[in-house]
Amino acid sequence: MIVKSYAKINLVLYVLNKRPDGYHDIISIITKVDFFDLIEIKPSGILSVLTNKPELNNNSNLAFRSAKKFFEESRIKDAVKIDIQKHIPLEAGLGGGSSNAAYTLLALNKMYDYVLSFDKLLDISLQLGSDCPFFLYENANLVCSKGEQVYPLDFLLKPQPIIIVKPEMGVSTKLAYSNLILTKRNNINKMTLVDRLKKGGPLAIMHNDLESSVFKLYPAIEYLKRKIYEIAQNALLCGSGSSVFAFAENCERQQIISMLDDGYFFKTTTILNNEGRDLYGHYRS
Ligand SMILES: C[C@](O)(CO)[C@H](O)COP(=O)(O)OP(=O)(O)OC[C@H]1O[C@@H](n2ccc(N)nc2=O)[C@H](O)[C@@H]1O
Ligand SMILES: Nc1ncnc2c1ncn2[C@@H]1O[C@H](COP(=O)(O)OP(=O)(O)OP(=O)(O)O)[C@@H](O)[C@H]1O
Repeated sequence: MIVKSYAKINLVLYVLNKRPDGYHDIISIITKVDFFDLIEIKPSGILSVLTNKPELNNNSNLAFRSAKKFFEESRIKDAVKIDIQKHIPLEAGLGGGSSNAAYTLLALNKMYDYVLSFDKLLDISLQLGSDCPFFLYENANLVCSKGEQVYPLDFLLKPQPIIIVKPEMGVSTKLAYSNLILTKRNNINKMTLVDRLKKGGPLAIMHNDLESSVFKLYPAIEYLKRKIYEIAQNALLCGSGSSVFAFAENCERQQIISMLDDGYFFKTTTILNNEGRDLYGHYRS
């Protein structure tokens, strides 16, 4: 089975408080974008993972760990070989690792006739990463708590054009959260936020509390955001960074690309709103 493992962007990310377990409660609206890794899963005598990035070819790969948990929880005595063509850059805030873990779970559960319930998939996914549960849902969702409460939006976002720019450095999510100085955020009304998005589109809600932390650690990322903003009149850090995205029409995207030198990765894409029910239909019917 071959599946597309999409990247995400956080259109808005509020960090509320630090929890007793060391994580942070967040309120975020996250959408998938039409930019993906390709995962191929084939029957095999032994569980293994192979990617085009040598540093990911080991048992800590999130797709490997996801498959291992799937076979443990389902008690199926079988194994698969997982081939991943990585396109989503690492430590970019695009959720590539969490996405690979979640899509591996969805694909295996389909291959093995839905042996695990959706709630069990959610349980497993949260053990692999806070962004992982989000990827078990289609398109755009409101995400709360540390990432495990996911509420699908009751409308589709327009497939607006986006540019994503990643500087050479990556950002560790742990460092981004630990360097954050929390401001009191007790006035975020989730329904108002969703309503603002519905009425005004993404530009009406774009905000990321992790920017202050990440920009202090890496002033070059703040500089990048400012340069993109000058052209597109909007720009936001993706999750915990290091990439920055902006909604931009073709001529603005061309201007942004010509401004960048060789050290940058860029991807022009769109909001994803037509993922299809292939992997999800079984749970939603
Ligand atoms: C920044 C976001 O991408 C926004 O969607 C997520 O909140 C991060 O999700 P993630 O990369 O899946 O994060 P995890 O792998 O679960 O956690 C990495 C580290 O980030 C910190 N972390 C993560 C999520 C969260 N809600 N609070 C945290 O404080 C913790 O120190 C944790 O050890
Ligand atoms: N299949 C995988 N794909 C990408 N990274 C993986 C994978 N498995 C393990 N990892 C490890 O997880 C780390 C962080 O993952 P990733 O690059 O997806 O972070 P990110 O883009 O900052 O994600 P997030 O937005 O969820 O914080 C990587 O640097 C890598 O060491």
